[in-house]
Amino acid sequence: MTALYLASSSPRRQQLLSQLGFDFEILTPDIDETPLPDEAPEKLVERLAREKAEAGLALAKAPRPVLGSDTIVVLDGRILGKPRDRADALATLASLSGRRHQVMTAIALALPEGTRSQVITTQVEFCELTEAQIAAYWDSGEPADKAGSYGIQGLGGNFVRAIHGSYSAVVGLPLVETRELIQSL
Ligand SMILES: Cc1cn([C@H]2C[C@H](O)[C@@H](COP(=O)(O)OP(=O)(O)OP(=O)(O)O)O2)c(=O)[nH]c1=O
Repeated sequence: MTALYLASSSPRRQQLLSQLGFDFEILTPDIDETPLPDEAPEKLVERLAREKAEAGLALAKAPRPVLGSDTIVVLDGRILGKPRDRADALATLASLSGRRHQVMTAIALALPEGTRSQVITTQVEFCELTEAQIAAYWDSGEPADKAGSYGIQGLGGNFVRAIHGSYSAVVGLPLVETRELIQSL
């Protein structure tokens, strides 16, 4: 029997939720991910995870909880989402070079009686990157659909000197906190 729904079109989130061993079905609600004026990063990422879960609940056929999630990269308090284009990705990666940033992933579980949510923040430190490395990385195709223009689970992992926090949260779904949230029902 399906235990829950996952409101996500991200193959990484689907793979991570499978890793937890839950039986789930996919819903793909479409929400507007534009930040509100002066919205703080923690507020944005949590609001979007909740909106994904609640939009999923409206689509769900069976009365099961719906999990939604959102990931952003934050550098000096500035939100770095998915790149708009090549120039945006190159600028983002140059700004991450040799620096420490935060990856914030929010998870939300929506039920008809209400939504529970949590934000998980992980510190990630990049090594220094050359322009040639950055350009070659863009050409790999990997940065295009990823917050902060990199994927730690792929070639982007070659740039990560250190990480403090949840690796799975950086990839898109924190395993421990997601399991705890689902089991708290
Ligand atoms: C930083 C980082 C992000 N990412 C990904 C995770 C997310 O899929 C993506 C951020 O975009 P999101 O908007 O969080 O998610 P999404 O659009 O991919 O999927 P959904 O349907 O659930 O809204 O960036 C990685 O895969 N690896 C990384 O190291």
